[in-house]
Amino acid sequence: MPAVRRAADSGTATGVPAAVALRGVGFSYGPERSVLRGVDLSVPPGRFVSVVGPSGCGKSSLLHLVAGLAAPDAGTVELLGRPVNGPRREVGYVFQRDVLLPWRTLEQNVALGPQLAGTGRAARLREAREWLARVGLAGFEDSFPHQVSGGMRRRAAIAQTWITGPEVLLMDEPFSAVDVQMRMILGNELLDLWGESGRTVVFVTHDLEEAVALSDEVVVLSSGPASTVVGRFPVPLERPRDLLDIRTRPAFREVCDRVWQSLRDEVAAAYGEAGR
Ligand SMILES: Nc1ncnc2c1ncn2[C@@H]1O[C@H](COP(=O)(O)OP(=O)(O)OP(=O)(O)O)[C@@H](O)[C@H]1O
Repeated sequence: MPAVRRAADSGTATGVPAAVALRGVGFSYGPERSVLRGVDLSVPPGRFVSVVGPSGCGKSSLLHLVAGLAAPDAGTVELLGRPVNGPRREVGYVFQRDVLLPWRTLEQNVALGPQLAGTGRAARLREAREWLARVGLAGFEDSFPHQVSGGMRRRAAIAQTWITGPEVLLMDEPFSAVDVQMRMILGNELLDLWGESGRTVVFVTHDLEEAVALSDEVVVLSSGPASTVVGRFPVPLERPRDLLDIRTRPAFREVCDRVWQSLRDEVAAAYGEAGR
């Protein structure tokens, strides 16, 4: 386990503010559509936390609140000890769908963040090449997004976000569009990046096993409307982890079973709601 991670884990015990803190958060899309209600969630710095819950329960909305892309109707959202009033540069967001610009090469796409931050051309292209190499895309610098596979586009999207050095990474089903083997490979790569970085990750996924395999803690949201946190499950599996092996481990299955006990009721409720 890298030293940086032990330091990060002891963060809250030494009075360092949580990376992400939601207290009594409510959020709705107008008076008819309450999405979240009474959500309390605290993520210590350096943790990898996943959020699962039935489809439409408000997982993306929760990330939007943390990213400052939406404002709560009730309660408070804090990032690194300061209230969120809008988008902040300490936050990186990896979306479910490709947001690579089709007319820019992978190198130019990855260099976009530094370009917007005012980094000179030579420095930002050098940085982008370094990041492409870190995510296994050396040799594809001059390729356009449509010329590479879905898994490679995901890697480029991750490099595009990490290059800006965000303290907190918000990832909204980043691997949902790739096949299950590629998900595990990308997951391993993500864990390597995270393990070196000491950053905080909040990861949304539909896939309970992916959540357990990656995370320090899995948070379960109830079915909507007015979803709230109904379970928090620490994942006591040592790191570093290999996602290709971890699924056969009894301890992994135990945590998955416990999370599923909680999630199953919410999924059933969500289907019941949809069926009425
Ligand atoms: N712009 C919007 N206007 C109105 N309602 C919305 C809007 N965006 C989302 N919703 C609704 O808010 C609720 C929560 O949506 P959200 O995308 O946060 O859920 P989710 O858990 O991420 O969904 P999924 O698992 O399907 O990705 C859903 O009922 C959705 O239909």
